[in-house]
Amino acid sequence: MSKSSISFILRLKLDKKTASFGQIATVISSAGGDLVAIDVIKENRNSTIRDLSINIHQEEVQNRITAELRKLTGITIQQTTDRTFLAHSGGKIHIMPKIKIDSRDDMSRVYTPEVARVCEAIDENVELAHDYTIKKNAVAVISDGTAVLGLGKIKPEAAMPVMEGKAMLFKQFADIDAYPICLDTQDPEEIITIVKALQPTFGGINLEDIASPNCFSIEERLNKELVIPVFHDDQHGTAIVALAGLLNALKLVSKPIKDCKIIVCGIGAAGMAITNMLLKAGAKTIIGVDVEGALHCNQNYDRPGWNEFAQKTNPKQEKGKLCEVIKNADVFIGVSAPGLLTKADIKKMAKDPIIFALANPNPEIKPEEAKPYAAVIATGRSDYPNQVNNVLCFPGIFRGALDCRATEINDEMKLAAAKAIASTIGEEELDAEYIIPSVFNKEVVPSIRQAVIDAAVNTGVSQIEPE
Ligand SMILES: NC(=O)C1=CN([C@@H]2O[C@H](COP(=O)(O)OP(=O)(O)OC[C@H]3O[C@@H](n4cnc5c(N)ncnc54)[C@H](O)[C@@H]3O)[C@@H](O)[C@H]2O)C=CC1
Ligand SMILES: CC(=O)C(=O)O
Ligand SMILES: [Mg+2]
Repeated sequence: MSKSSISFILRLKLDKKTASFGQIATVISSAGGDLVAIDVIKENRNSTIRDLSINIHQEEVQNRITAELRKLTGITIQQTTDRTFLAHSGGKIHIMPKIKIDSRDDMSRVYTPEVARVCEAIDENVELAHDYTIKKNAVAVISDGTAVLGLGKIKPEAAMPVMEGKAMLFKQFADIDAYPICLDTQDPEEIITIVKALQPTFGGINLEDIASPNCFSIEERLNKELVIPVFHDDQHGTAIVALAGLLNALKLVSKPIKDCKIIVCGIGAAGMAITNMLLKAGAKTIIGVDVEGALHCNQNYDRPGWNEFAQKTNPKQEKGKLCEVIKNADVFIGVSAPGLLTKADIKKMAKDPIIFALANPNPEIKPEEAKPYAAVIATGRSDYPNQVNNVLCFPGIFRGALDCRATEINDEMKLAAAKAIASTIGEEELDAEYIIPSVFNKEVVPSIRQAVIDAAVNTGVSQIEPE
């Protein structure tokens, strides 16, 4: 199994008489680094300047490499560049005009005075905004910075790299123009007011990394009050991909979903939506576990939605901590916090346990630890097999919703998206390390798009017939 890698560039000045490149390569590899590229930056008779691109698996390795290199003769470290920070330099996206402005004539067409005619036409019939503005292909990726990945609440400015990343993925995978917007407010009413005011510009709203329970009321209100689709990605995107992965994983272990005991750990935004989705897909025995243990009907909860959650789950009213209720479970789905599932817990599960440890960036259990005891393992990360991550869903689901100008993304569309993702892997291809297609599989977005459009048409929420 692969491990995540950090990549950095070392700029070295080498004295040609005394420095040995062989020694440098040995130092790098014995410290645990992979030398992946060498670029000559400058060369003269006495010295050479080279950029060495090095991949490492732990941050300490970088310090070890630089300390060891400093001991060698004839070598000066001129600069160290973290390639991840380099990739973020100046932000990750920008806006490009579609038409070049070369003359005053061009200018008067795209801007004043002629643009006024288009404004007037739209003013007379706002539907024309879909034809003559970016609205038709524009999605706002909106966060208040309260549940950013697994980092929790961070400053809205600090949430921007994630939202820019989502915007990149929208563009690359579904050619959607997505705009990262991080709000300097955590007040639900204020967020609702702001998002409602953004409606004229956008064809859809992707809410991202807004903590529970506020995410539920914000999404519910916006869904009622806006005529464009609103989708909280951490709830529904995650739930759709988790269901897709689970449908395929269950085929491998030959267990029907209705007979499985499923533990969902972390009853927040993702956990709540995953549970609802699994119930819709036919699951009968789901036990939700949060910090205090299993949720059950004999307790009254203050957290919004938890009493209703307890009523529709845990049919045998099991009580206790994760390590107790996990006994005989067929499936563990974690959307909670790092490292809270142990090998001992997995050993108590039923035969062929399925483990989805989806907390980001660090899962509930490391796949290499779970592997000897589990039939199927998935994480939310890009660097292990079986990436159950909402990136597999949001580009395709919005492509479908925008193309048929759906007024909402309803349960039927979500279920159709999950089945479309699952079905991109043929029965003969299914494997414990291949239950979910890669995000680079070019069939995924078109297949979700079509399934979503069909479901939107069938449920009467589409407004146009797409090409
Ligand atoms: N793989 C994927 O596509 C996605 C992964 N996630 C990850 O799932 C996690 C949760 O995300 P959200 O639902 O958005 O956050 P959230 O804050 O709404 O919910 C987290 C829940 O986990 C619970 N929790 C925390 N520590 C726990 C513990 N020790 N035992 C049991 N429950 C515990 C919290 O009380 C809360 O109810 C994060 O790590 C996030 O990165 C979220 C969305 C997508
Ligand atoms: C993947 C994602 O959206 C999250 O971890 O929050
Ligand atoms: Mg998220």
